[in-house]
Order: sequence, then C-alpha cells, then structure tokens
Amino acid sequence: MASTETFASAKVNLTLHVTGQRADGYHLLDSLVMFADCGDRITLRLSETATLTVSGPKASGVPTGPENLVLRAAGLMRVGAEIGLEKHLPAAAGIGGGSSDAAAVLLAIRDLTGRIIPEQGLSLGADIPVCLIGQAAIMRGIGEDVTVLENMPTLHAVLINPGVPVPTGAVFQGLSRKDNPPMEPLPPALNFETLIGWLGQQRNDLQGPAIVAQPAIGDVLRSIAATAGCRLARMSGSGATCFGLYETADAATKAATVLQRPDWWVQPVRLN
Ligand SMILES: C[C@](O)(CO)[C@H](O)COP(=O)(O)OP(=O)(O)OC[C@H]1O[C@@H](n2ccc(N)nc2=O)[C@H](O)[C@@H]1O
Ligand SMILES: Nc1ncnc2c1ncn2[C@@H]1O[C@H](COP(=O)(O)OP(=O)(O)OP(=O)(O)O)[C@@H](O)[C@H]1O
Repeated sequence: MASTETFASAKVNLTLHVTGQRADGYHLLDSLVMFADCGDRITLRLSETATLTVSGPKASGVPTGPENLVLRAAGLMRVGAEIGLEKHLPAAAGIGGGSSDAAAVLLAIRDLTGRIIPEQGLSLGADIPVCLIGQAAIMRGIGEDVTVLENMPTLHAVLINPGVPVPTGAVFQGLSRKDNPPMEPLPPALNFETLIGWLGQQRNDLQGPAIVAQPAIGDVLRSIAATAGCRLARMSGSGATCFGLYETADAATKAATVLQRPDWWVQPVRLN
C-alpha cells in the first residue's frame, strides 16, 4: 500500500496575547507563529490496521496507544495506517510537538488518498490549524482563525527546553487578567530590525504564570538574554520552551554552544 515520509516542524509563538475567554473556558489568543527547521520525523504506510512505533531521542513518555495524536489524526481521516514517529521535539513543551505531528499525518493522508481534512481537525489541538499551514502566520480565536504572513524575514534563534513539563491548562488558569490588549499592527516594512523592534513591544501573556508554576523558565530566559548578540528572549506557547533571537545564524550557533546544560534541550534553528 502507499507510503510516505514527512516532517513535523516545531511551532514557536513569537508573541502570545490572551485577549479574552469564551463561555466554554477556552481563551482567545492573538499570536504570531513561525516554524523551526527542527522537528519530528514520521513514516506512514496505509494499512488495514492502525499501528504506531515511537522512537528517537525524545520518545520517552510519549504515548504509544490510541491517545497519541498521530493515531487520532489517522482515525479522523478514516484510514488505517502503520505509523513510525521519531520524536526529536520535547513533549508538553509549548512548541506544539503533538499538534505538529497530527497536522503532518492529516496532510500525508490527504496527499496519499485525496480525502479532505475534516473541520474537526481542531478537536485534536488548538495549534492544528496553524500547523496545517506550516508557515509564518497570525493565529486568533482559539487557533481556528489563521492569517498567513508573506514576506517575513527568516529569523535565527536558539530554542531551549529545561526538561520540565508545563501543563497548558494550569498555566492558562494562572492568568490574573483574561482581557489583555491584542498585538499592535505589524510594521509596514518588515525586516529584521523593524520586526525585532515590534516584537520587543509585544508579549507572551502566559510567560508570567508559567514562571510561577515552573521557576526554571526564569533561569532559562536570563541565561538566553545574557548571550552575545541576543536581541529578544521570550517563552513560546505555555512553556517551558524559550527562544532567543539573533541577527545571524553564526550568533545563534555560538549562543547554543554556551547555553548547553546537562538537563537542557538546546537547538539552534532558523524560523520561517
Ligand atoms: C498555548 C498554545 O500553545 C498557543 O499556540 C496553544 O493554544 C495550546 O494548544 P494545545 O496544546 O493544543 O492545547 P489544547 O490541548 O487544545 O488545550 C489544553 C488546555 O489548555 C487550555 N486552553 C488551551 C487553549 C486555549 N486557547 N485556551 C485554553 O484555555 C484549556 O484548559 C485546555 O483544556
Ligand atoms: N505525537 C505526540 N507527541 C507528543 N505528545 C503527544 C503526542 N500525542 C499525544 N501527546 C500527549 O500530548 C501532551 C502535549 O504534548 P505536545 O507536545 O503537543 O504539547 P505542547 O508542546 O505543549 O503543545 P502546545 O504548544 O500546542 O501547547 C503530551 O503530554 C503527551 O502526553
């Protein structure tokens, strides 16, 4: 039967403004998202039955049963599939590992079978719609409203996860205000300098409550901010992964070298 290989990129929330709360408790977001050139690798073969093998350096603790988002994605597409998931992204880390895997599987099955991805994709995770797009975008609502951004400069970054899981729901509950201001409009001429200047004026509203829940995030942010050439240090999603932005790939690589710690996942990346 037909088979394919695909890549599930890390999602990075460069900004994350929480602007309100719906009646069902979900929070309204206004977030600039980009995608890194690091991620999980997936092999998929259409089959009579659904099977999953999880491997790779970040496989530990990732569910191998029907609750894994890749099997739920195949179920949503109503096909059986033998899936191999090679985990390189830390789980429950604010970089959408599970959502990105699920989106990659939805797209792979669509391409192999011609089936349409159902609207319920969002039920697998709030980041599924933006991960289906897979390029720089603004995400609003609870994630269902995605506007693609063309002409974004490639950014050089370091991603750091301190190895402590942060439950997304608990971080949202720690917010003192739900009705924070949305992002300001993006500058008309987008280049590295104008984007950095604008990003510095925006926020991740979940960063404060995440540091309260997990003080190690504060240590990571201070360490990133102290590296040579760091122009912005911030947390992604609900944490605990944080990123530093640099003008050149060389500066990001050098920062990654000095930021190595035994328990930290440290990755120099390009963001697009
Ligand atoms: C924070 C982000 O990473 C930003 O990209 C995502 O919105 C989180 O997406 P996710 O990990 O797919 O989150 P989900 O699995 O959908 O939600 C986990 C829990 O976080 C809370 N949650 C999540 C998203 C949202 N907009 N409002 C919320 O209040 C809810 O309590 C929910 O039960
Ligand atoms: N394919 C998968 N990869 C990682 N985790 C998965 C997967 N499928 C299900 N999970 C479960 O989902 C939980 C959240 O993992 P995920 O990596 O999606 O979180 P996240 O990086 O915080 O996402 P987000 O940025 O969307 O908040 C994990 O604790 C894990 O138990």
